[in-house]
Amino acid sequence: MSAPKLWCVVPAAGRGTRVGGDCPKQYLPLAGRPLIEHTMARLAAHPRIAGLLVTLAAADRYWPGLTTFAGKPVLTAIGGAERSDSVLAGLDVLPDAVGAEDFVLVHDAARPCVRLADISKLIEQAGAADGGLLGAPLRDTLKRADAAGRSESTEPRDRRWRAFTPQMFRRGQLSAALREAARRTLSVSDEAMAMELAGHAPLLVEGAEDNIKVTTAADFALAEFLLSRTGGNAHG
Ligand SMILES: Nc1ccn([C@@H]2O[C@H](COP(=O)(O)OP(=O)(O)OP(=O)(O)O)[C@@H](O)[C@H]2O)c(=O)n1
Ligand SMILES: C[C@](O)(CO)[C@H](O)COP(=O)(O)O
Repeated sequence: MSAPKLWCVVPAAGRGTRVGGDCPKQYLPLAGRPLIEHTMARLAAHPRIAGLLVTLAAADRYWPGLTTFAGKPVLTAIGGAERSDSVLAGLDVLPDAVGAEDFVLVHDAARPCVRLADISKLIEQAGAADGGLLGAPLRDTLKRADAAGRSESTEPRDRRWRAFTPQMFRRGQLSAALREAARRTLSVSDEAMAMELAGHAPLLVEGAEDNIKVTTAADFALAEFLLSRTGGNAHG
């Protein structure tokens, strides 16, 4: 029996304010095509991903009637004010075939360089551990800045990780955790934080540090280099 496939929620309803300009960053050109299409192409290329649920801002008319991408089914939902709202909106409209106990992936539209091998590693390891996320241990010294931009202290680095995406959890548990965080008006910056608040212990799965989140204008050049380096072969 073939391994179960997973749907991936792709939060893409942000405004990209840290990049600047009028066009949300996910639609800005990167290596000749909109950033989001690189991300979706990576996800669609993974054999364990069944389909993509893309959450878009109500104002975005980027893909009217989008139903497939690179051979994979695509559904869309309208995102919310915060990333967590957008993720929850996507979870709510996944196909009924995705049961509460089924794992789902969540991957930022703004992370176009994710490696397929890392997605496979996450699915294998986090699937055996009741959920988890890609990340990497902090490898630089961490400073706390004062209001004047001076280093006032050095933070402990041991057991500190940077969180990436995809993150992978069971649909029902993740929806419940996100709803509870919203009910408590707790701002959660990733799915794992909501799960931690709900008492779960997401597995940290080390992934490549080139899985960058395009956040500022300078990140586009780095992302373009990384995409060219792998020559579009995301399997490395
Ligand atoms: N209300 C929101 C906010 C963010 N996102 C998505 O979550 C991912 C990571 O968020 P971030 O990098 O912060 O994107 P923006 O919120 O657009 O960036 P900024 O904070 O600079 O406005 C992005 O793919 C973004 O489109 C979303 O779906 N809904
Ligand atoms: C989910 C995330 O990419 C993990 O690092 C990050 O928390 C998104 O944060 P942002 O402020 O919404 O970019």
